[in-house]
Order: sequence, then structure tokens, then C-alpha cells
Amino acid sequence: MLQLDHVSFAYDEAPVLEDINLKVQKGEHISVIGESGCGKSTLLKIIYGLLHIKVGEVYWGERQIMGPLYNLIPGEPYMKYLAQDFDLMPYTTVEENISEFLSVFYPKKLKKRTKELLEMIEMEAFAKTKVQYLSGGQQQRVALARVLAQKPELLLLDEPFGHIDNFRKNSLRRNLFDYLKKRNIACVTATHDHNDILPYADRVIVLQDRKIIANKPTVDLYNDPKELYIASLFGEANKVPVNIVKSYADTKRRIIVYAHEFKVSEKSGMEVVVKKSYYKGSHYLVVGDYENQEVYFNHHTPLEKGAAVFLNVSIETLNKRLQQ
Ligand SMILES: Nc1ncnc2c1ncn2[C@@H]1O[C@H](COP(=O)(O)OP(=O)(O)OP(=O)(O)O)[C@@H](O)[C@H]1O
Repeated sequence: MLQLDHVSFAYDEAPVLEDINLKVQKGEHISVIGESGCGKSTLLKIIYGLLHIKVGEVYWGERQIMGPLYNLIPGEPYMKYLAQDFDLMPYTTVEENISEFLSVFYPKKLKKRTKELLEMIEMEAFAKTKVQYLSGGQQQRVALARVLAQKPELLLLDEPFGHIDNFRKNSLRRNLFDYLKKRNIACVTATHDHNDILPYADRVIVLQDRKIIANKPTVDLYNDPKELYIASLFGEANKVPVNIVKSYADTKRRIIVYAHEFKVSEKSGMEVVVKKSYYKGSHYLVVGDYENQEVYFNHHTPLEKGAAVFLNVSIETLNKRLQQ
């Protein structure tokens, strides 16, 4: 339903995106990830028609999405964009902000929808509060409810939980993505946070050096990140030669190993010298040194600086990475 064909874009001379091809089906959830400045927000703005592209085309079904040179007011009714800055009416209440786009000719329906959306963002208690008195995180939640009130078929989210505290973030993520799935609303989320991605995205797009370098179902990409850059977007990761972790292996092929996939062993494996242990709540993240290269691994206790330990990888992990 959404399709980008050979899209390239530059704000000035330097290209930001090159030859982007992408399809998003009805109800599908896509995460766009990549390091800061790789063009995630730019991609969302192109999809929404906020930027003029000279090369390539964007389609919604059969219809071409035209940029700002053709549409004075950007955006299409079936698509909503929740940007990093929220477009709210500060002097009216939360309730009024959410219901602004609902029809007053159906008051019962309007009330029901407003209540449903207030529940989704967990702000029933603030229904009558003026938006100007809300915190940044609360305003972001109202902005979310406001765009959903307009029943989009495609929702574009740019760092949607950036302002929201961790306590709320998890329940809001669940509420939002369940809400979207139930209503078959497609969603493209630009994010840095793997907590937005792993449980909710059907597919992940990775941007690097102006291009899409991966476009895969989430589980497949996590299990087979191919590159350290991709794995690192999900958490601490390493790239190590197989024959270093398994001395009997006769391949120097390097595989990706996430920090939690290393097992500390007494006598065999890759020998590293402990540099530092960081408390992570459920475990410690240990930074070790292997031939002047940092290696990251998890351990249930802190390890003493200067201690030599051996790191091992399970056969299952090894096979998984070598097969792909
Ligand atoms: N209005 C603009 N004019 C000129 N250059 C811009 C403009 N907006 C963004 N850029 C540049 O385009 C590149 C991509 O920016 P973009 O905001 O799309 O990245 P991003 O991946 O969303 O970054 P972040 O994760 O930090 O939000 C950056 O190099 C940025 O400096």
C-alpha cells in the first residue's frame, strides 16, 4: 500500500538518502533504525510529503504522494505523522485536543472514542486539564491520541517515546502497538531504542551511509545481524573469529556474538583480560581486552580488573551464525 521507488534526497549538495526502495503493507509495523543523522526523520518526512524529492517516487496504493511544491498543506488524510515536536492547542483541555477532529454530530460516539483514546494514553485523570499545564511526556501522549483520533491508515512515528519516562513507556508501547494492530493501522517508527523494535516491529529497516543496508523480519535480523553495526543497534555486540572461541574450528570467519551469548569458562575459549564491570541490574556488563580490542560480555557477578577469563560461545549460537 505504501511504496517508495528509487527515492534519493539531499537538503543541499550532500545526499542524505540514496535509492531507497520500500513497501509497507496494510497493518504492517516497520521500524527504521540507524545511527543518529543517518536519515530516519528525513525518510518519514519524505513519506509524509513534507520534502520535495527530485529523484524517485512515493505511492500510496495507486496514488502518487506529491511533495510540498504540489500540496500547500502537507500530508494526506489517510496518513498521520507524529513528529518530535507536537502540534497541540495549549489553551484547551486534553479532551478537547483529542476530540477536535471527531464529528460533533455523533456526540455519543465522540465521547466513546475520546474515552477510549484517553485510556490508551493512560490520561483519564487529565481529561479536563489544559495542555499548557502538562509535562513534555504528557503532551507527547496527548499528541499521539490526537493523531489516532483521525483514524489514519498509516501512522509515522518519530522517536515516539522520547519524552516519556520509563515507568510509562512500557505500558504505553504495549497499549499503542496493540491498538494499531487491532485496527490494522500500518506504522513506520523511527527509533534508537531496541525496546520499541523487538517486541512490536514485524520488519526492520536499517539505514547506513544513505542506503537501506537491511530490510528483514525482526527476528531474522536479530538472529542474523550480519554486521556489527546492525547488532550494536540491538545491544552490546562483538565480531570475533570462530577459531579464537573454538580452538578446534578451522575457520577464521568472524561471527557476531551478542554480549549475553558469551559464557565465561575456566579454561577454554577466547582469553580476555577484564577491564571493567558495569552493574546492569540483572547482570554485569563486563568490558574485556583481547589483543587491544574491547570485548563485551555479560556475567552474573562483577569480575576483578586485570583477571584473565576465557569466553565461550554455545554450539547452537555458532551454528546459527555460521549457517547464515
Ligand atoms: N533541514 C535540514 N537542512 C539541512 N540538513 C538537514 C536538515 N535536516 C536534517 N539534515 C541533515 O540530514 C541528515 C539526516 O538527518 P535526520 O534528521 O534525517 O537523521 P536521523 O537519523 O533522524 O537523526 P536522529 O536519530 O539524530 O534524529 C543529517 O546529516 C542532518 O544534519
